[in-house]
Amino acid sequence: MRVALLGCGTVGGEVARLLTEQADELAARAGTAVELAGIAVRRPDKHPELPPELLTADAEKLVTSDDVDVVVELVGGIEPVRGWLVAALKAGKSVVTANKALLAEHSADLFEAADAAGADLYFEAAVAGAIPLLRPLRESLAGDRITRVMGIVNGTTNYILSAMDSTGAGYAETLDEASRLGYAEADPTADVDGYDAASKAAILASLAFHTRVTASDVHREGIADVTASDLAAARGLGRTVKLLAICERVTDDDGVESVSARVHPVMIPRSHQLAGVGGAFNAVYVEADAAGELMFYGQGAGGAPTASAVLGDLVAVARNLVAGGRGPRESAHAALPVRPMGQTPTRYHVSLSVADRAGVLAQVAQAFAGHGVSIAAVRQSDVGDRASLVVVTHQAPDAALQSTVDEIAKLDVVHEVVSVMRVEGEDQ
Ligand SMILES: NC(=O)c1ccc[n+]([C@@H]2O[C@H](COP(=O)([O-])OP(=O)(O)OC[C@H]3O[C@@H](n4cnc5c(N)ncnc54)[C@H](O)[C@@H]3O)[C@@H](O)[C@H]2O)c1
Ligand SMILES: N[C@@H](CCO)C(=O)O
Ligand code: NA
Repeated sequence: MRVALLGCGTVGGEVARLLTEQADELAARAGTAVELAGIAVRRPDKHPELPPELLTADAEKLVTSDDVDVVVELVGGIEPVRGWLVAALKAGKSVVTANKALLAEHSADLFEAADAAGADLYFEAAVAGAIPLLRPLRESLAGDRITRVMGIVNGTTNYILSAMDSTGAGYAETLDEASRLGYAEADPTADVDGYDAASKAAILASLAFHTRVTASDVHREGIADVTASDLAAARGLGRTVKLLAICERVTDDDGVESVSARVHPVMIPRSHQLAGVGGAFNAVYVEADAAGELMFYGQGAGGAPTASAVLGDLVAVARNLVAGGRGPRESAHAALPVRPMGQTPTRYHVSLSVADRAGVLAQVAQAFAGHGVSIAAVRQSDVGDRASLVVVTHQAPDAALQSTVDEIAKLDVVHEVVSVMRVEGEDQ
């Protein structure tokens, strides 16, 4: 099987190395030799470590070359990559990619081109790096009914939140430290503003619920507004804060099903499996009707871990080629509607600094009741002439919770809204 490698950076460099170093073993496992036919990079003169006869700056030409069976795309971004991969698939070449941004926007185009030509499309590395997650969703759990996929799918933000939790420091200084140590990229926008996690959520929701979900369907909030006070409030409740991707099957009162996909900071109990996931690790929790609860954990990024997932996909493509078959196609038959965030059931934690006098609690409680939001727990403690009031709600539509908080913030008796955050998991 002849491989065109597009991009030879952090991940592509490791793929090239492993393809060369493990050529014999890969051939034995795949049932055919897996050989590099060419490597497209932006600047061939910058890659003295690679065989010059394989290098080219012309990816567009390489992907449809007669000498190529499969294209491994590790460049990233949407264009020109989308065009190259559609052309490759139309020409019957299978594609292996780690490009979550592209898949979250254009997987329909790619799958349609793959189907038309009978080619394979694999992308295990696009979500949670080395962790086998997409193959379990596409294949192992194909006979089950998945109800929820929830997890930590961005290492950079998990590193920052874990550090804020352990040091008590604020967001800005922790981000600076993460950049200095190389845990955050020079431009951390895609990570800290939740774009990276939202792309991954779109891919996960599409596979889990057999529905086309794109990044624009995913409600997205990053971690830039998470404060030291939020972490302190969480600690006070035996909780911590994580940036979670949450993909759920929601059934409304009429029995109508929809899909909710969202990325935002969440307070979870310290006893929750996801709370113990520290540093740059990823972990994803899957719930299915028959299987029950499953947990996937490991390295979600890095050259070698991500290359492991890419090589696994390459072996799968090679085996399909040898057997004369194909891997799984797109499965979007359910075509469920995507539920807007405002109508998605969530729970809130609200921490307030209020005046300590008669009737204050009643006014706050009235605001919740007025929006149809039921309170699960209230805790009050005195701080000088003020009181700290912590309210945790039952589930309500997110829009109702948001309106409640807006109203409470305007009450004269409320001095400050200290922390507002969605919560998941059972109370202690
Ligand atoms: N780095 C990770 O840990 C990680 C993890 C999971 C997924 N990914 C995904 O893998 C992909 C690659 O990421 P990376 O970290 O290796 O990126 P990188 O920036 O290290 O490498 C990108 C490579 O693409 C090459 N390139 C850019 N434009 C090109 C062009 N026009 N023609 C040919 N080559 C071109 C660059 O020269 C470079 O070699 C991205 O889609 C990324 O989202 C990365
Ligand atoms: N920037 C991503 C890389 C893996 O997709 C992260 O921090 O997890
Ligand atoms: Na993966």
